[in-house]
Amino acid sequence: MAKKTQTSTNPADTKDELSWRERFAALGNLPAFFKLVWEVSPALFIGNAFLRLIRAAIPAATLYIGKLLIDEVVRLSAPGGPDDTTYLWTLVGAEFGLAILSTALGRAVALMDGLLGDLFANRTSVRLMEHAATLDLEQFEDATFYDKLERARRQTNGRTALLSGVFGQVQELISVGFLAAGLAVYNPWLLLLILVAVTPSFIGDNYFNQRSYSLTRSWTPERRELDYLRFVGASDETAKEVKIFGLSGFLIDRFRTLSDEFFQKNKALAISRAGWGVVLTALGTAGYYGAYVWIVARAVSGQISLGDLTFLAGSFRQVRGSLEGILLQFSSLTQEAIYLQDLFDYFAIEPLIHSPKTIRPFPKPIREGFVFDNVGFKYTNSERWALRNLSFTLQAGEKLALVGENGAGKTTLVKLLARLYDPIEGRILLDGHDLREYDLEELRRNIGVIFQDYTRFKMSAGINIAVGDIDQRTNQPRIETSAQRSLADTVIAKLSGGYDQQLGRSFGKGVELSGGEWQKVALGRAYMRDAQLIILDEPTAALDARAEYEVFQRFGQLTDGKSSVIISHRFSTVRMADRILVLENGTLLEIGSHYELLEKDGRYAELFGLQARGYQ
Ligand SMILES: Nc1ncnc2c1ncn2[C@@H]1O[C@H](COP(=O)(O)OP(=O)(O)OP(=O)(O)O)[C@@H](O)[C@H]1O
Repeated sequence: MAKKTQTSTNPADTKDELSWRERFAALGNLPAFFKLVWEVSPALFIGNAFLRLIRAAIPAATLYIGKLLIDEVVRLSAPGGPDDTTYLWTLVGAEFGLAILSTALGRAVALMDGLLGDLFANRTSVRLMEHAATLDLEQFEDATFYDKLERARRQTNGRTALLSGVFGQVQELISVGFLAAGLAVYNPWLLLLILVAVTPSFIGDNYFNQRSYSLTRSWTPERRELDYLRFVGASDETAKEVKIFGLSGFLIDRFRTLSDEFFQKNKALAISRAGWGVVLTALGTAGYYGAYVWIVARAVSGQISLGDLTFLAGSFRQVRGSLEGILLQFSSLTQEAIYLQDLFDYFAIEPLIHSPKTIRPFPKPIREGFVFDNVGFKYTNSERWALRNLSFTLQAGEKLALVGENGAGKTTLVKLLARLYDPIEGRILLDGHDLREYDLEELRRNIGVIFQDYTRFKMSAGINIAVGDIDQRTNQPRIETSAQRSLADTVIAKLSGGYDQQLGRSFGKGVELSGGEWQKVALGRAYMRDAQLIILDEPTAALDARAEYEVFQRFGQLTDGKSSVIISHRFSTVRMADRILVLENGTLLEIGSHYELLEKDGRYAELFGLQARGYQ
């Protein structure tokens, strides 16, 4: 099996400090982002852009009308000036109209941003789930994958801010363009002065944004741990043990320590940011007042009108504010764009286990069975071989039991059969052909596995059985027959809501089942699908003696003609199998029928003897 290739194109994965070049490069993610947003709703996208464009012209227009208004007031109020005030009131009306328009456009834009943001969050969550469904189990077991997933998840909700941020940025730029054009008409040097005035705070903000990005990013694993601690500290799944073992103090302490540490680091950064902010903004303000003095002096000397004075002072103030905003936004924008990389990185993760391009028809029925040919496997995060040099045949129609001490590799073997992983060494053949030649979904459809750590879905009892073949979830007779076979029918008969009864206490009127009751329900899943190979991984560990006996009586009859693999530590169960495979440290120690292995007097006989003595 090839090594996992969770390569990251995100520069921040390898270092915490990013250069300007990398920040600009991150802006390259924006087109792909806008494409995603466009796909969510072209109408909202266009509407939003259009309204923002109109809104961008309003500040300059308002200031200019203000200038005309003041000049007109001066003209009318001059001794011997004209009496006709029509033009004056027209200007007042125009300014009022612009004010109303600006507010209305602001609301409309905010509404569109909100709608677009919500839609985007929903669609992206769906895509995240769809993509997760394609990935390998191994990828889910990797902590760096989880960090990536976590960051990608955060992207789905936080992106509304990015959306309005970028749109707002463009709007502001156009606004500034109008205002700057006005200023340039009077004196182009004013523009230069503005740039000088805003530069210090831009550099400062950029620096601190960078630091805060690095901090947030380097704390992703801890933030995940905080979420986990919050969950463990307050969830129905853990409440029992948290209480019995008195864990809440321990959990809260751990949470407090971690969150305090993060708070302290964040606080130090925030304080230094605020302090520098005051100094750098003061520099900018000094620049502003320098220009103000110049404008006022020109007005006093009569070189510009009173209207010009207000227009210039207003434009200057606005351009400075807007530019500051744009530059500030720019650095957070590059930061957001870098975060976006996480989303794209996540979507770029490819599963390694998939169907081949040309698919071999799945044998129906299986004739020769499964052959393990010198199979070896180790988990990515482990140095140890979980299985090594494993060769045996699971014949068609055979009932095979897997026996071995904890960690011997039994579950791993089953996972390889279902192609949750692929072998690193050797191969597994089905009717003479590598498992990798068959369609993955079809293979899994033909194999029914109930794992020891099966999932207790917080859904109805019926669905908890139907997950064995979810397409059949409305096939009530099938669900009920499966329930009868796994003895779940007696459990469900006691539930007031029957098959519709919500299980687990997370939602509504959910009821909790006992461990054995849950196991009977989960076992029902194995009978839902018409699988050719049924695998039960310690299926009866929680069942009482009578239930276990009955389950295996039925299992024997119902899997007649089918292949089955049973993993169990109970030899009363194991001995019913046609053959027993004894694993030790990932290698095959013995294989044979119960009597053959007893006769051999090896490890199986020893373990069997140990358990039998316990009952004497
Ligand atoms: N996801 C995993 N990542 C890394 N190592 C794993 C993983 N799952 C199992 N292992 C390791 O692989 C070895 C075999 O595990 P496996 O679950 O197959 O044992 P088992 O025989 O089914 O044990 P048990 O009887 O306790 O269920 C063990 O050493 C275990 O620690």
